[in-house]
Amino acid sequence: MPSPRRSAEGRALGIPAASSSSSSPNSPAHGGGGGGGGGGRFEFQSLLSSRAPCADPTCARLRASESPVHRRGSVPLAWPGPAPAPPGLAPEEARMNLNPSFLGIALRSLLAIDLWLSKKLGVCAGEHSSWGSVRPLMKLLEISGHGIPWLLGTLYCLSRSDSWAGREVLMNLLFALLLDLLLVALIKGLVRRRRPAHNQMDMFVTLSVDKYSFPSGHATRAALVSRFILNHLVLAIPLRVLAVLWAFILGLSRVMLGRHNVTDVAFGFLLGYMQYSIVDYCWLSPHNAPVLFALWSQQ
Ligand SMILES: CC(C)=CCC/C(C)=C/CC/C(C)=C/CC/C(C)=C/COP(=O)(O)O
Repeated sequence: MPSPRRSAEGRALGIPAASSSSSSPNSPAHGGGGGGGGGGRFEFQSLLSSRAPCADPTCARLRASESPVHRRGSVPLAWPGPAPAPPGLAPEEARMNLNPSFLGIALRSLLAIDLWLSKKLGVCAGEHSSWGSVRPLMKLLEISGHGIPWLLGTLYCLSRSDSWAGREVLMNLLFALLLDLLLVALIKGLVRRRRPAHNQMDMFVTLSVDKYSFPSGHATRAALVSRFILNHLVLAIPLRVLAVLWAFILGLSRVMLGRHNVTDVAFGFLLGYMQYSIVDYCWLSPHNAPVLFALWSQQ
């Protein structure tokens, strides 16, 4: 099977195609040899032939396999090996041409480790899993990081707050929680990574995008909220440690419950941490958002 990535790179670099007259219809250059033995040569040939009309069904099938739709996620794990630099291509260009494949292999290796580790850590994924008895506790932890309690709790505190300083902090927490929901939904909808196969979809109130797992919404919220709390609440050291521990254990529990892979949670922590920086940068106050505060004080 030809590597579509190589095709795209070849196109981007303007790599000349091999002459179609120099290869027989069954040679790898025509794809007739099958497998990955043709390496890069097939790619250059297929690019050239894509401009000519395609009469026979085999050729049409091969061309369909190069379409962007078919191409998605079909890059092979193992690169067939370095092909000689095409004529007219400087060695640096040829190296550029190869490097992304190493990156691809590195990413795929990371993904394989991620899947393996996530499966290993998913010890509470079901009642009959090795740590199945801890599952109810993990689900309690899940609710502690759910969007609804945090949103309702913030709205309630906002309605009860009688100081401007308190209202300002709570208003920004509300903004942070809504921003988090929006960004996580956006990324989940774009990336569309399925939850691990061993997950049971028995979560408390979810949005439609929550069938996807990247990034973990609980992990983003945990990082965002704990950073927010550490920066805006005056707390004794043990409570500060507890806030960080809660975030960490909540993230770990997502993998243990089988809801997420490790990378979903790791990226979630990073995103939540960065979201706090956005909130801090856009900090709402009676000076820069007087209408918002005036509206609230009329309630
Ligand atoms: C109350 C206000 C001001 C607005 C409501 C906004 C809104 C649409 C809230 C929905 C909250 C909700 C259902 C969040 C889903 C949380 C969840 C299950 C995330 C999935 O987490 P993950 O870690 O499994 O990715």
